[in-house]
Amino acid sequence: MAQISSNATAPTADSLPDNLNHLEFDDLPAFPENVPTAPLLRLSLKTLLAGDAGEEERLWKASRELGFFYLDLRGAGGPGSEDLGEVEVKDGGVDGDGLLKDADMLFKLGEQLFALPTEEKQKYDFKDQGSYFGYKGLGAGVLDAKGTKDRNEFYNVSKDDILGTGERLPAPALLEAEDSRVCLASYIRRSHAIVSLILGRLEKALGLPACTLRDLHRLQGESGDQVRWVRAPPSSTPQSAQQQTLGEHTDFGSITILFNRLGGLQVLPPDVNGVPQQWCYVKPLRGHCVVNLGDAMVKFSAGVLRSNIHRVVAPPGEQEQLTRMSLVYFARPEDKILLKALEGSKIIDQAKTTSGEDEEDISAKEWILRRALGRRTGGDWEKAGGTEGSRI
Ligand SMILES: O=C(O)CCC(=O)C(=O)O
Ligand SMILES: [Fe+2]
Repeated sequence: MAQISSNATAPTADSLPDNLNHLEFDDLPAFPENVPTAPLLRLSLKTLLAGDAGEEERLWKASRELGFFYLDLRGAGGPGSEDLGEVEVKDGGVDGDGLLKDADMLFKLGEQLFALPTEEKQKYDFKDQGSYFGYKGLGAGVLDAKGTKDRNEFYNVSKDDILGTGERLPAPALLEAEDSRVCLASYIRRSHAIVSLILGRLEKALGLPACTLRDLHRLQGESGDQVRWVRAPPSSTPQSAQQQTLGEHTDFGSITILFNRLGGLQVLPPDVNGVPQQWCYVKPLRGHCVVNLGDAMVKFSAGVLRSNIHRVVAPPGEQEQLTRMSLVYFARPEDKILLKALEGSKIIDQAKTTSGEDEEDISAKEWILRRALGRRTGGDWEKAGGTEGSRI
């Protein structure tokens, strides 16, 4: 593929606003029409998998300008489709419909998990052992520098634990069950395959030697990759309805694959001609995941790629009274990788020269620990910032 130009204009037909009502979740109250929605490009995994140059250009645009996009998973890859992938870039294991099925099963498992008694869930909070895996209770994280408590619960499951390549952490019997581990393993493999596909396309667009990014994110490599369930109960008072449930942040790692059903996720689009924009909802779409880039991609690319600020508020409109749950796969660089601008790309070299910023010597593991634990109650907020700079 020819080098993608940095000022490419992508077609707009598939970006919001668009009539996407056919992609709503029929079993849920409708996402309201009268709230601002974020202009995420809607990319197709099937088209990316086929090596389509136009779709790669849209991926490049989305990854630079907003750092967030929808990915339509339907009909992409799956058993018997290995031949579809571009020869130059191996896309083994991509199965969009399989991933959608895994996500459905994990939504059900998440509901059962959070229904466990609080004392039981609390046993798996490993913060005091210096780990970001396991449970985080309601209000155990902070939203801002003042220490305002969050309004959600998390459960984080380690990739290396599930794939048997790392420490096996204590977990509730529900997650220890063979069926649960098999489903988690499948979800992890399929999410990781999509992450690799995206990294492959981005390394090409950046002009990096083939596999540069993918080799920093090997499935079997020791890393902070995790599956996360996020659950937020409906707000009990009009006052709490105004509060965020998850504070403004950029993601710590490389690529995040997110499944949402109810609204509530918001992104802050970049300033337009120096004019700040308003927070916009990301409308959940059936058959799609939301993909966003994290801080590691900003560091590897010397700021060419974007890790955008986002937050979670109460679901909008008629969805407000429902419990909101989301399912996330966070792909992060392998633990020992230093988060520095990569060598071998003219685009990155040029960005490094222009920015002239000093790079901190920090590994992926240290970065993620500092960021994750710094956002827990009693953590060091100031030191736990990401690549958002003055954007918060
Ligand atoms: O729940 C969501 O929609 C987003 C969650 C999120 O941003 C995160 O866990 O980092
Ligand atoms: Fe996030």
